[in-house]
Amino acid sequence: MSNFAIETVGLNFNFGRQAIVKDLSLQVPKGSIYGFLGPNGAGKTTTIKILLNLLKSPADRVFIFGKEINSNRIAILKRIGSLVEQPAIYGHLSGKENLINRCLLLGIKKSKADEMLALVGLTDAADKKSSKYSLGMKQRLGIGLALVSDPKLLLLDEPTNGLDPNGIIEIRNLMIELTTKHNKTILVSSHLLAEIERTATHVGIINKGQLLFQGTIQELQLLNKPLLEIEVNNVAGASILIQEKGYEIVTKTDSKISVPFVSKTESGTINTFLIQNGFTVTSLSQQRKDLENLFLDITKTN
Ligand SMILES: Nc1ncnc2c1ncn2[C@@H]1O[C@H](COP(=O)(O)OP(=O)(O)OP(=O)(O)O)[C@@H](O)[C@H]1O
Repeated sequence: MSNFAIETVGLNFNFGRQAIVKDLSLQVPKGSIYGFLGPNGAGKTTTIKILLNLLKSPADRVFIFGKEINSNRIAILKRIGSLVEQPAIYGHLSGKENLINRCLLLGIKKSKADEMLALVGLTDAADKKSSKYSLGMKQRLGIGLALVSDPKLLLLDEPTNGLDPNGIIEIRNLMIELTTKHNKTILVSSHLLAEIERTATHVGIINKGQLLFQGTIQELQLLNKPLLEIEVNNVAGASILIQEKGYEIVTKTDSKISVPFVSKTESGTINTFLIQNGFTVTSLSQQRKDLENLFLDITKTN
């Protein structure tokens, strides 16, 4: 039995002559929230479409719950729910009617609609026309529709795109609930590192169709250590003192010095010795790297 909900082995995919996915070996553990992270155009949607067999990959390259996709298409697709691009919702129907419609199509009892409404937090809006739903509610209805057939694996392509902060939090909490309480595995794509860091248990980082990093969120955090950014009047002098005190300087600009962030107490110590030595510190803040800087680090490490 495979421990992976998804495994791809050296997957390649071209659109015409353009190589979009290059030697991609994903390993998505069962029960994980796998954050599939990469900038726009990296190949995330293309990969998700291959996983859904909407785009054809060479045989023997994609395994879902241990089974090769091309030779077990129907059985495998029954185990996958997905939200790619816009959810397929009938705006003139209520959320509940949309769900009942899906139940009828799949030959599932209608009471499942109420269960799904409760699961995605739409019970109170069950009878409202779905065209009147907010974007976040539409996304949650889309996820509810994807879950009607009780799939064990959910593929979500940038589900928080365009949502307001509340909508983002609701999707985040829903993903956590689905994996912790309902035994689902979720692959969720995003171009935002901070978003993935909040929910994912595992991460795959893709750029130009290539996997740059794959591991647990803890392994990613080891790579993506926070920095303490110090804004100070005399960067040259302060840098010498900071180094004499045994700190590594990661980056330096005309007005700011960055050192690895250790703790608030440690930040206070640095602040105190700079002031005691006559420097003016105008700000001290903890910073995280963005995706671009993380790419640079990963490339250097490799
Ligand atoms: N049907 C298509 N025909 C030709 N090229 C395509 C097609 N669909 C996507 N591409 C190209 O494939 C590359 C990867 O696109 P893809 O949509 O998979 O990226 P992505 O990581 O999901 O980015 P985004 O977040 O912008 O959707 C892009 O260069 C895109 O222009």
